[in-house]
Amino acid sequence: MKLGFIGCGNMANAMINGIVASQVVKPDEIIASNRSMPALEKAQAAYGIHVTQNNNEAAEADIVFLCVKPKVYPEVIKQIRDQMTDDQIIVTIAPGFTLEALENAFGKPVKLVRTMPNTPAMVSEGMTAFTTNELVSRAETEQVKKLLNAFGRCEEVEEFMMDAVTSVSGSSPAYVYMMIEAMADGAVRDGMPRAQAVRFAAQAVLGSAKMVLETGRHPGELKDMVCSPAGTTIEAVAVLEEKGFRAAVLDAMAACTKKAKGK
Ligand SMILES: NC(=O)C1=CN([C@@H]2O[C@H](COP(=O)(O)OP(=O)(O)OC[C@H]3O[C@@H](n4cnc5c(N)ncnc54)[C@H](OP(=O)(O)O)[C@@H]3O)[C@@H](O)[C@H]2O)C=CC1
Ligand SMILES: O=C(O)[C@@H]1CCC=N1
Repeated sequence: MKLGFIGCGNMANAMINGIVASQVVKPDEIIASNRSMPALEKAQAAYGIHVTQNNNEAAEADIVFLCVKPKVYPEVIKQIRDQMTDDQIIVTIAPGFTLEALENAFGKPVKLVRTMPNTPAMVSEGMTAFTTNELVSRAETEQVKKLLNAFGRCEEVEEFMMDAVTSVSGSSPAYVYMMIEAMADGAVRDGMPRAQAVRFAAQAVLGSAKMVLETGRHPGELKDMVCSPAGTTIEAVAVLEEKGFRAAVLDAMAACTKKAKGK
């Protein structure tokens, strides 16, 4: 099985890294194309994959990942659509491009897997949602799932959920990094050296996320476990409530989903 990546930036690197490390596909079977050469030289040195500046070469693969920015999608699709055959699978990772819009852009029946990954894929802790059009068989879906699982977890969702996914896992690493940065600022204010503060904040977030995933307990219940009566935590929780922490997160996510829909 040959894989092609068109656009060799952050997300393509994250995915290639996971796929190569988990040995789902050999580096020799992967080709990446990019507009400029430095990104390709770096990827070739890091993973031992084939590289090219010609997108049409990468588009010859059995499974072709479109890893360019959303505004470049129309140009790249136009460039490769004539050569695409109905036994290849095209995987998209950009927000807002519905299966219907993609089918129209290709102008002929093609197998499509619409996904929304996230950057923690770089450390094999990605969360990817995917949905397919009706031309993709169950066996092919399983094949793609294996690839998506190589850089974290993946789940199939109905297409209407893809904009919510953009907000809850595609973009959310940015909000979490803001939280970590703010927590580190707080510790620095209390006298902790910056690097140590970042380490403590990040490990607390990692551990908390692991608790949610591994215990299966409701986040509210886990929060209650930390709040001792008349203790320190409930003081912090009260301030977060007063400052509208939850409402701010909900509003931020609504803005993100709205933007994803409008792309
Ligand atoms: N970053 C994120 O957190 C997430 C991103 N996404 C989606 O992933 C996609 C890629 O994002 P990301 O990896 O962050 O972006 P990057 O900017 O890191 O990567 C895009 C790459 O595409 C290359 N490129 C630009 N134009 C062309 C072209 N015409 N032909 C071939 N290559 C081209 C760029 O090359 P050059 O350097 O030469 O310009 C660049 O290396 C986007 O659609 C984004 O919405 C999805 C989920 C999460
Ligand atoms: O900000 C963006 O548009 C992309 C999509 C999800 C994460 N980054």
